[in-house]
Amino acid sequence: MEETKGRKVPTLPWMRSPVDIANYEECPVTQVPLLEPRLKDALQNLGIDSLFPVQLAVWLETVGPGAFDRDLCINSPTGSGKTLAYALPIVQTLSPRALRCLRALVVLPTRDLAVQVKQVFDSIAPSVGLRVGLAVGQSSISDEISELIKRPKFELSSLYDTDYPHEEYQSAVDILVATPGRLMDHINTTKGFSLKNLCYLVVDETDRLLREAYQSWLPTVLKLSQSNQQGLVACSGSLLFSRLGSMNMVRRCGVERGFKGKSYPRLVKMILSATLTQDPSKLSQLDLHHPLLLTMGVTRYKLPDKLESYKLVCESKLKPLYLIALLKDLGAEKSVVFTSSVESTRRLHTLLKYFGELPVKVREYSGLQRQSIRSKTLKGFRKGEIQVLVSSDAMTRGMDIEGVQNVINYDMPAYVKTYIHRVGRTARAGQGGRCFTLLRRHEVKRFKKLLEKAGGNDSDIYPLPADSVKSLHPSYLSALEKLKESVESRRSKRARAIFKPSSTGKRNHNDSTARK
Ligand SMILES: Nc1ncnc2c1ncn2[C@@H]1O[C@H](COP(=O)(O)OP(=O)(O)OP(=O)(O)O)[C@@H](O)[C@H]1O
Repeated sequence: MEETKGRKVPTLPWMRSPVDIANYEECPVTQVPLLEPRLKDALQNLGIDSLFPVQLAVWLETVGPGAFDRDLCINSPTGSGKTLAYALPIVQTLSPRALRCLRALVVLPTRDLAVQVKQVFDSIAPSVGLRVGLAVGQSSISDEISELIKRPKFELSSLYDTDYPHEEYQSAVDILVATPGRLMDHINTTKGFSLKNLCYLVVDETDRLLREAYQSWLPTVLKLSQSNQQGLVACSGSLLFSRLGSMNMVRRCGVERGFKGKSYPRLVKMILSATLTQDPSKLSQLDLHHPLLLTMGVTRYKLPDKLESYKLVCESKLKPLYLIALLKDLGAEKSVVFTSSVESTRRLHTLLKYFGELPVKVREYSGLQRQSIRSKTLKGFRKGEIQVLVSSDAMTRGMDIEGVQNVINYDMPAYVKTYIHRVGRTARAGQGGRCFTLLRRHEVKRFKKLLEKAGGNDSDIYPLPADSVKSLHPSYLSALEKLKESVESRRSKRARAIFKPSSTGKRNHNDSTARK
């Protein structure tokens, strides 16, 4: 990153001349150029009357002549509608299919996010006869396989004959939404699972996915999809071209930039985030083709327009009291409270549980819990049966929960990106929302700088009702006492479990290691 007159300029030249999403306005669905009538109806049935600016900007780069000639890198605020921005053109482009095969892959970092994105595809893809699959490990691998792969007719013989041709297996889906771990499981072990016909790869929450290698999922996907594309070029005019349909035929006649020495058609990539990385070494892993950046405004990051930001400044030991006073003040509004770690999430949740005077249902949501518990909590929160979630950063990325009015940073986030993703759980889709950050005095200056980096203004002090903190003291002390007892009882239970002899009369394994 170079610095000119205080403004940071991206190192990569193509990032310096982006398409500015701020120049686009919402566009009524009825006026979206070249939109398939069946998709128009599907959108209207969902209550979507207009496309958001990012959706229109992406649409115009992905339909018509010259469409999808370049890989797209989309940096647009939280809640601005990025999911539909990629789902809509992919579904439309794949709609004129002759044969079912896996042609689009969407990768997301967590299971809950993948489930959410699958729902968006499911709301439009069936209207044009496309099927969407999910590979996240939500069900057993065999259940997942039966959803993703159509077995050959003579299944019995295929089971015993190791030479049975893989081509006999067919994909049961056109689009797959996956997390990297389960995707690799299918690549490595599922008979008939193939990326050889892949046309579109979406890497959502790109910066998070590129940070973690997950068994080299990205190079593997690129290799498996590209190796075949050489073959497809060799037999051009055949399978793929007929499958892609009229729109891609138009594209073939369009501007075919930079294809010298490269296979064509190629795997088209779309990468997205509200905090898209500008790091050349990270982006180089994606092997982007003539990339085009779409970004909102001139600053690197942008907070949602209708987000109001407040701070509450207090001593460290008074933070729980300030939080409780704030939650009482917010009443039954849906809120997410973020802490700095899974351990403090658990502690804070237990303390709130013992406090007992809150008029709302509070639940923990963190990486320490089993997935089934997390999913149940999320369901309850979506339905409004739970009003407050105490969460670790497992919730920060992408989760779209209707009606979240407040985000509370119980601990100030260490990084600007964390702040952006946390506060982005509210003020989504053009709605309003509030963010509160609890600060210790020495954090005030740092927080101001963090807000500047995030593209926001300094925040006002939130005025809690007079005496609201003081009046909580007695109940707080009793809750603290209960918390202490609960921690001690958990500790002694753990100790008993370690020293308990097993049914064979021997001490258990933990015991022997503990004594070493
Ligand atoms: N055109 C539209 N009209 C009305 N609502 C929409 C439209 N497009 C998307 N939405 C709604 O906006 C919300 C945010 O969309 P989405 O989750 O795609 O945002 P995002 O940009 O991916 O956010 P994040 O960066 O936090 O992942 C969703 O609830 C979605 O249903």
